Amino acid sequence: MNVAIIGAGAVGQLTASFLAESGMSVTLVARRQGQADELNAKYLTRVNVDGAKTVQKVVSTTKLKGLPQQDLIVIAVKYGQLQELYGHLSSLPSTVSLLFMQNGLAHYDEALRLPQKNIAFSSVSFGAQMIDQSTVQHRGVGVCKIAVERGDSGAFNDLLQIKNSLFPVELVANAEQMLFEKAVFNCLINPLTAILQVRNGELVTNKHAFLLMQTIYQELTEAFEGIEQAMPFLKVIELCEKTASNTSSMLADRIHGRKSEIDTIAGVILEKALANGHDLPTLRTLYHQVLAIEESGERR
Ligand SMILES: NC(=O)C1=CN([C@@H]2O[C@H](COP(=O)(O)OP(=O)(O)OC[C@H]3O[C@@H](n4cnc5c(N)ncnc54)[C@H](OP(=O)(O)O)[C@@H]3O)[C@@H](O)[C@H]2O)C=CC1
Ligand SMILES: CC(C)(CO)C(=O)C(=O)O
Repeated sequence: MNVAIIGAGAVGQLTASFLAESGMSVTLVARRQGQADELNAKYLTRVNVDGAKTVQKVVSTTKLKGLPQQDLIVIAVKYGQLQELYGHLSSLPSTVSLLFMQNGLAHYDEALRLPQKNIAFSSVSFGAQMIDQSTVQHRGVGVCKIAVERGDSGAFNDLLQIKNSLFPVELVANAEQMLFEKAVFNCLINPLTAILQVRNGELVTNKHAFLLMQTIYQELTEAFEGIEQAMPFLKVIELCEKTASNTSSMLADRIHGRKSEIDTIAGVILEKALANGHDLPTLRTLYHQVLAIEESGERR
């Protein structure tokens, strides 16, 4: 299977590495020529959770034009970077299958406006962090859930059949529910880690951070039915512990002075809660704090 992954960041590189390891022919689309050159020269190094290194051969390019020959295109850019890609994706043949790997919910309706026959969404609970332009560190094993929202799930079979305990893949039925549940986890972890500038594990070991996380969880359970059953608080603790050494994607954005995904994660959850008559004051405070940090342009 020929797969192109757009976005040679943390998630794009980690996914590319496991797909290449499973025998797929992987093209990694980077934005910068310097990064593509480095990936072509050195290939892609993955540092596993136990510290072992593996180097996978991938081809890298900055050109989106060659992509029609691909069977599958995985989109692994941040939510805010999707807008400039939609035009290009819509010009690809309708037979190319698309898999979106973003956290949050705002991309769900947007992606389904594309003309492709097979469109799937993924929600991942692994941790991934870039070490340099061609090296990614796996910072916590977690499931890569895939929900095929339109078309034939057979188009994603090669992915679904990957057998690697470091990269478990699972087919789930309802994409919107899957993205909602992941956004709830991200509301509990990402803003706090970004504001406090701590790794995920510290949300459990720091008693004040833990209290804040518990308070947000309480607010969420009051606003949405079924959270305690689908996402017991123990699972939140487990995700923090499994990805303990990870710099959450929102903290990584703060460190690099990039715009965060707060709107597609907390913004959408706050809107949904309000529609149910709940204001979520603690989460709302964190939401505005993340936006205030961004507006201050602390790294500019
Ligand atoms: N990191 C993590 O642990 C996890 C992340 N996620 C989610 O995965 C998604 C991706 O996050 P993550 O990998 O961390 O983000 P990164 O910022 O590490 O990676 C995004 C990459 O996309 C590249 N890019 C942006 N626009 C384009 C374009 N038009 N063409 C080619 N490349 C492009 C960026 O290039 P450049 O650097 O040049 O801007 C960057 O390398 C997010 O939605 C995040 O929330 C989910 C679970 C875990
Ligand atoms: C799984 C987790 C919490 C890993 O850090 C993540 O989704 C993120 O960082 O955005």
